[in-house]
Amino acid sequence: MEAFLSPKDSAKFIAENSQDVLLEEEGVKKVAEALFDKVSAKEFSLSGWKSLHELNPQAVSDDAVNWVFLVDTLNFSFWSEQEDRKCLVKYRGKMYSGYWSLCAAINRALDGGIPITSAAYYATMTLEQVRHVFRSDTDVPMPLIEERHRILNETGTILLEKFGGSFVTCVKMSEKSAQKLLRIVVENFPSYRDEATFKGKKVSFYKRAQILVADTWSALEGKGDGCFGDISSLTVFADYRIPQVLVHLGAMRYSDELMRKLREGIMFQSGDKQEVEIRGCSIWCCGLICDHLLELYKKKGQNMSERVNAVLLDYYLWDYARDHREDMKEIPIHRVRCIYY
Ligand SMILES: Nc1nc2c(c(CN[C@H]3C=C[C@H](O)[C@@H]3O)cn2[C@@H]2O[C@H](COP(=O)(O)O)[C@@H](O)[C@H]2O)c(=O)[nH]1
Repeated sequence: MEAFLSPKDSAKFIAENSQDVLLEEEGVKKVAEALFDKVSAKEFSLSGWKSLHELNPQAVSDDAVNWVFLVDTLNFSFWSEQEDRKCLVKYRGKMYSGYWSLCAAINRALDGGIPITSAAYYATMTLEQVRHVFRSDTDVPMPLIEERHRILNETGTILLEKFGGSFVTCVKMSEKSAQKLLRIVVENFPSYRDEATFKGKKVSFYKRAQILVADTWSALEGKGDGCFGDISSLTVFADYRIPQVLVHLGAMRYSDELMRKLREGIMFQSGDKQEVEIRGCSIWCCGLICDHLLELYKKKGQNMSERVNAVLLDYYLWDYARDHREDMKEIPIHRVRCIYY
C-alpha cells in the first residue's frame, strides 16, 4: 500500500497545486521581519509553554506527560456556531473557552478526585461520565462529546494493552526522536491518523500527533526523554486558528470564491479540496516564515536554529491569534466538525 507523504512533503505538494489558497511572498518576508525581535521574548520560547499558561502542568513528571496525552487526544473542534453562545468552563474562579475549556475541565476533574488522566479510568468511562467531566458552565455543551467518549475508550484501551497504561512508555520507545514518537502515535492510535487525498496523492497533516510530540517536549522542558534532537523536523499544527492569523498578517490569501464561502459560514468536510489547501498552505507558509527568519539571523552572523523552529513559531502565532481575536474578526475560520483539529 502506497505510504502517505510526510506533513512537510504534503504541504509542499499542496502549496504548489493550490488554487484557492495563495502564499504571499512579500507578506511572508514582512511577518518574518516583524518576528525578528520577538524570537528572544518568552512568548517565543520553550519555557513560555508553562510560564504563560497556568492550566498547563508545571512539573516535569510522568503525570504531566499523561496529562498532555489526554489533552491532545481530545484537542479538536472547539469552535461554536455563534460567537456569543459557546461552551465555557469555570475553573478556580476564571472562565475558559475553546481549547482552554478542555484543559480547565480536566483540571477541574483532577481537583475533584476523578483520575481522568489514568488510562485505566478513561478506557471504560461511560458517556454519562464523559458528559459530566466535560460539562459546560453555559447551556452550550462541548462539541462532539460522543466522539470524545468513543476516542477516550479506544485510546485508553490501546494504551493499557500495548504500553502499560502510560504514554511515558511511548516516549521512552522513541529514543529521543520526535519523528519516531510521531510514528508510534500514528501507527498505534487510529484517532490521530489525520490524512487525506489531494490530486491523487495521499497526504498527511498529523496535527494532533505533531502537537502531542511538541507538548511532550514542552512538558519535559526539552530535557531527559524529551530531549528530541529532531524537534525542528516537525511542522506547525494545521488547526483552524493558524490559517486565520496567516491571512490576517498578509502571509496567505484566499480566492474571492473561498472567502465568500468562509464568510457565509459554510461547513466543509474533512478532506475537501479547499480545506486541504487551507491546511497544506498554512504549513508551507509557516515553513517559509521560519526559513526567512533564520536567513535574517544568518545575515547577522547568528545561528538561531535552536531558537527558531515550527513548534515555537506555531505556539507564538496561536497565542497571538488568541490575544487578537477582535482584530481578526474580519477573517473567518474554516468550519469543519472533525476529530483531527
Ligand atoms: N496550531 C495550534 N493549534 C492549537 C494549539 C492549541 C493549544 N496549544 C497551546 C497550549 C499550550 C501551548 O502553549 C499552546 O499555546 C490548540 N490548538 C487548536 O486550536 C483550535 C482551538 O482554538 P480556540 O477555539 O481558539 O481555542 C483547535 O483546532 C485546537 O486543536 C496550538 O498551540 N497550536
